[in-house]
Amino acid sequence: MLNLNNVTHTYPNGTRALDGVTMSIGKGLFGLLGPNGAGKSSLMRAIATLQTPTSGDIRFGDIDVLAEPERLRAVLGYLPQEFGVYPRVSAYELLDYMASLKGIVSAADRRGTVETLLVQTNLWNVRTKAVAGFSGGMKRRFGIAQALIGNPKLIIVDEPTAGLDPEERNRFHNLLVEIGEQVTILLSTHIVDDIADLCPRMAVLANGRIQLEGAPDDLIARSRGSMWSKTIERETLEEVKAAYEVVSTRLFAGRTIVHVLSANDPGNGFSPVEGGLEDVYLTTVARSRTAATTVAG
Ligand SMILES: Nc1ncnc2c1ncn2[C@@H]1O[C@H](COP(=O)(O)OP(=O)(O)OP(=O)(O)O)[C@@H](O)[C@H]1O
Repeated sequence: MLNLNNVTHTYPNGTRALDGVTMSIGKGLFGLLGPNGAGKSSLMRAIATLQTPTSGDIRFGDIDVLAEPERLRAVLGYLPQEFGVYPRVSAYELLDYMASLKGIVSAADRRGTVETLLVQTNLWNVRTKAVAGFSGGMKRRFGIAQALIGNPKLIIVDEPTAGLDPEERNRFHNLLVEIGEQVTILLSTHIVDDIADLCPRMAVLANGRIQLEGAPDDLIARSRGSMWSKTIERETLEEVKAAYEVVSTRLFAGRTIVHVLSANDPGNGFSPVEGGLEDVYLTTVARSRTAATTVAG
């Protein structure tokens, strides 16, 4: 179990990126969803021991993460957003090198680890090719392979599917689900579908705070009865926005469908709709913005 208690991080320029984050994360895939600048990377870096929060407490099982970072690193796999430049060596050689950095000293053990990971991430057939020449999806899978060296118990994955085509994204998702059966995986993203497809539990982070936490289905159910939909002409969108709390707008066959939030039937041609996770997310983010403005004002 990963436990965060009142984790706060203020950067030297005064930006409060994390503001009293408290949550518990068990085994399986946990999704952390939030808009740009919400504090996701700051939180990931704090848990991965790359940055010490200003205050608060982080524990993983019996490990006090802030006091014993090296114990956490021994059981951590981290896949950052960007790896930077890959050297022009083969996937096999690079993984072998990373395994030796992780402390697997016996060549036979390393061979076993590297070969298993290359097969698991479906990179066996390209193991002699340079990682620098891999496609985006192959690089992401290589990233997971390196994050899995040494059987980590906690895996942190930052924005994993950005830029992947649907087939690669699907392949990557299946890989995460397979791994997630045995370990804790914390997945940070601003792509709602990634969470909806993968994560039995999730939280929404905005303005450095956890705004919402639970199972995606429960969060959707909680919004039941308050979401209304109508198909409108594009030209009337501004009017609708002025009159209602518009959560989302999307185009369908050239017309605009709006979803609005209202505790009572707004009438006027609106019909009740089961909001999806995207609606729940957008509502939460919009409300956190309003709250932040109110506080600031
Ligand atoms: N090194 C830093 N110094 C000062 N401010 C920072 C620093 N890193 C991040 N911030 C600020 O802290 C806030 C949270 O940033 P963070 O990168 O954690 O958000 P994020 O949710 O990961 O965003 P994104 O999805 O864009 O990566 C933002 O306002 C950001 O500008």
